Amino acid sequence: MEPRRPAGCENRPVKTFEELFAELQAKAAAGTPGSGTVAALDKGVHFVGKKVVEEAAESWLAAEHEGPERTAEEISQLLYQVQVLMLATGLDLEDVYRHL
Ligand SMILES: N=c1c2ncn([C@@H]3O[C@H](COP(=O)(O)OP(=O)(O)OP(=O)(O)O)[C@@H](O)[C@H]3O)c2ncn1[C@@H]1O[C@H](COP(=O)(O)O)[C@@H](O)[C@H]1O
Repeated sequence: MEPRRPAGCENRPVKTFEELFAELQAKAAAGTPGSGTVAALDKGVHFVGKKVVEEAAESWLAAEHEGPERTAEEISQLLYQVQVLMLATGLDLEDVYRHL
């Protein structure tokens, strides 16, 4: 099934979880200049872990107070930070999926 495009993103291709992870893996491997992901990975697990907690808290607050669209936006940032944490720890998608 094609992912539904969120309001305001109708003209932009939707990126799936797997596509985002492949993009981040490639940027990490290449050390792509200007990549926020590469910069975050250079700062290490402690820095990335705090970003995960920050985005989790922002997702919770958005869910309670800011409505579904803002919640979706914060959750997208949480999923991104979780993927960066996976890369910082040397995990790939299969390592996580086998626990689901
Ligand atoms: N989905 C995301 C994504 N979500 C959040 N972020 C970054 O995560 C950080 C935290 O977001 P916040 O809104 O909390 O930012 P902030 O608190 O205002 O600013 P900071 O001081 O925390 O940087 C920001 O620097 C965002 O840019 C993301 N950065 C990248 N992506 C995706 O990752 C891909 C690769 O990105 P690069 O590695 O930067 O090329 C991009 O194409 C995007 O699809």
